[in-house]
Amino acid sequence: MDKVMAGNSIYNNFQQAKAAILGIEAIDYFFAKEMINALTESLNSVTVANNVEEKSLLRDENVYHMFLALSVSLRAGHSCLPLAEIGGKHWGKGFASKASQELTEQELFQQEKSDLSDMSESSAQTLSHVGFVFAPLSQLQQWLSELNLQIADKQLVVLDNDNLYMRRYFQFEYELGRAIKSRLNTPCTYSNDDIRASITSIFPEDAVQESEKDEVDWQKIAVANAINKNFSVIAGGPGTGKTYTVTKLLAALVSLARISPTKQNQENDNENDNKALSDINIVLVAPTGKAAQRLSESIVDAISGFAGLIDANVLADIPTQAQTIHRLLGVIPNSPNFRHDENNRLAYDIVLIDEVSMVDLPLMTRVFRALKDSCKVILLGDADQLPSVAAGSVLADIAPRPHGGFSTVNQEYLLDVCNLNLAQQQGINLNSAIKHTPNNSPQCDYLTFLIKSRRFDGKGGIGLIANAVINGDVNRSWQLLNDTKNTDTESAVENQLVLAQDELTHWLAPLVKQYYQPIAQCSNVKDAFTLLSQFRVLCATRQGDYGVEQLNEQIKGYLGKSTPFHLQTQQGQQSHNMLYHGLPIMINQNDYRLGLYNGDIGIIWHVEDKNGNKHLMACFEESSAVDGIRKILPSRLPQFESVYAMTIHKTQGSEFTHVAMVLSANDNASDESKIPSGSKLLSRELLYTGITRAKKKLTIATNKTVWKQGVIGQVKRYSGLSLDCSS
Ligand SMILES: Nc1ncnc2c1ncn2[C@@H]1O[C@H](COP(=O)(O)OP(=O)(O)OP(=O)(O)O)[C@@H](O)[C@H]1O
Repeated sequence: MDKVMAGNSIYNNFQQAKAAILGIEAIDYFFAKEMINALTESLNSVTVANNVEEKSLLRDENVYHMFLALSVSLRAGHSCLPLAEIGGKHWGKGFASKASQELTEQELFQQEKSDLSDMSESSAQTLSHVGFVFAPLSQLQQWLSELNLQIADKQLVVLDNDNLYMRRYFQFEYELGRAIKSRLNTPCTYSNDDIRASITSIFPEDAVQESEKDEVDWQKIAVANAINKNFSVIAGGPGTGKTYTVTKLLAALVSLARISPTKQNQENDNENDNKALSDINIVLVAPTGKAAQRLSESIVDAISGFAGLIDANVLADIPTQAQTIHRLLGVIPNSPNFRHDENNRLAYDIVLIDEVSMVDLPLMTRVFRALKDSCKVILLGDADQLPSVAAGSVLADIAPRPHGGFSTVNQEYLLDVCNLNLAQQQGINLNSAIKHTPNNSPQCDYLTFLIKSRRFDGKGGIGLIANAVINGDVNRSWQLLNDTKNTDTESAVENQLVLAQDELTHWLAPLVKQYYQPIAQCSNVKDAFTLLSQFRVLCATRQGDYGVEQLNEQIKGYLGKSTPFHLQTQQGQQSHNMLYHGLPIMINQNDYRLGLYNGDIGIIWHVEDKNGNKHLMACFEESSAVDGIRKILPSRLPQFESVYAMTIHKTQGSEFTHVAMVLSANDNASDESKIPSGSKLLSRELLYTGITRAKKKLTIATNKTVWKQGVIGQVKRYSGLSLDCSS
């Protein structure tokens, strides 16, 4: 049996394994090897049918490759590996082309599942990865069930519902699911009458526009749906009013918190007034500093818009400053743990988390760990956007599209408190209104989708193309892009959407002149930040002709700031000798000591010292700093780079007045090859995320081949997290 140590007998070393299986990294090889070594005793003790040695070898090879695939899938962002995805399949085969060497883990995992027929089409290329053919699903299930996965009192991997997990990720999912479900089982303390009164006052009938009188007001439903639950999700695309709605929700919760204690306290203390009794503790958070800043601004806007409609004392109790999740939890440098956890819980009564699509599974679990059981959690986000960089797809898992419908009890409650009984008699049924297509999605009482964009009127190009892309409609989206070419010059200026197919210099250089050139001429750095937020070039990749590094250099060339070749550093990393007044930078590495985080944006600016001497400083917007600007010596900065262009991944949580998304240049099929990693990097979620970063204007540089590949591609994350309310 000793010679059937799969890690040793199948591949003698990592290089051998790497040559056989496409896309594995050393970490996968060593994980699988360690697992097999740890399981040796269990493998030896299981008698394979007829005790035939070849069968035992086959089993061990399969078990070994399952661990290899599990590690690869985790790196690709999946929280587990469904056995159905590998059972009977040829995994890890492929070509040793340059492109495949550059693929990300996620693409590799997709590629593993691609059709074998691809091979014959590309027979001209060398097939160097033979891959591994897994035994059928039922055989894999049997082998795993026979193995004792518990080693030295520790369950290293877990098999649950035919999903194979690393123990930690199983625990994250299990713990998060349990924390959410226990909140959903907490009964509501407010009466329907009080809730109805509160909703009626913040959604006055006479404020409804004539054109909207026949529509279901999903914002009102969202508020009602979240008030009576300790966990709720309000999901929707850009500008559908998530922040507007949640501000009304917070106002309703503040006013209800005033009513309830007043009733109790009135018996004991008639002197109490409402104002003194509303000590409800609310906190607003978002995954990044930029997203937190945007949330703060949107809440301030919403609150000022509600003056006159909602009691000023109630509005005054809604916080306006959001912070990052990391700050809320209290970062411990060089540790994945936080100061606030199950042993040191936060005192908040309500936590609002925005941009939840960016929050990964471990972080979301840690947030729930740090909250008291009674804390109400409200999640906001757009489930169609790219999932989090690290493992998990929390928002997409708990906000499946299309909506699976409300339970009868919840529907009755909503119709009651929203005063929709009359509507119901007239045949309005919320479930039929949300279920646009028959589906198998689980029932979701805690979830409300906002569907009507308040930013895009449905006629403008950005909203339309975002919809077409996320629905995978290649023809419609390409048509929308092409229509922009036929508009006359005057309307083209007004047009939200522009297809750029000329050489970059023709259309990008004027945009650089319009938006980036004036930055350095601003009289102060605050104005420079305002200007910088007007425009951004977005790329799908870092490397390649249309990658961030290349475009940043190209834009510097347009600005007359070309980097001398000898100063160019690897991976776009900025050399301090290349800094100049007005250069926008992005931090690439967390520095907890300085309080600077990956993705923070700054501007290099001449700052005058006491003696009137000017020094280049890195300036960052920070509301608590003097004049709202924090200044740091560039030599103290962690890794950073220029940010005229940035990846779509990094723009999540940010918006710009005008976005230029560069996927390829002219309408030339050979251009496709210039996108590093071929088409696999593109997905409809990536395009949708890029498109929806634009508030007013969107320029897309692409050709039909590249565009089609993007719209067809889809990000799929495996996970076992599901909150079916009907079960
Ligand atoms: N019911 C409404 N009536 C009038 N204006 C509204 C309504 N709902 C939202 N708005 C306005 O639409 C704009 C977008 O709303 P909001 O910022 O809340 O959307 P969002 O979904 O949070 O957007 P984002 O994509 O920025 O996350 C805001 O100016 C807001 O005031």
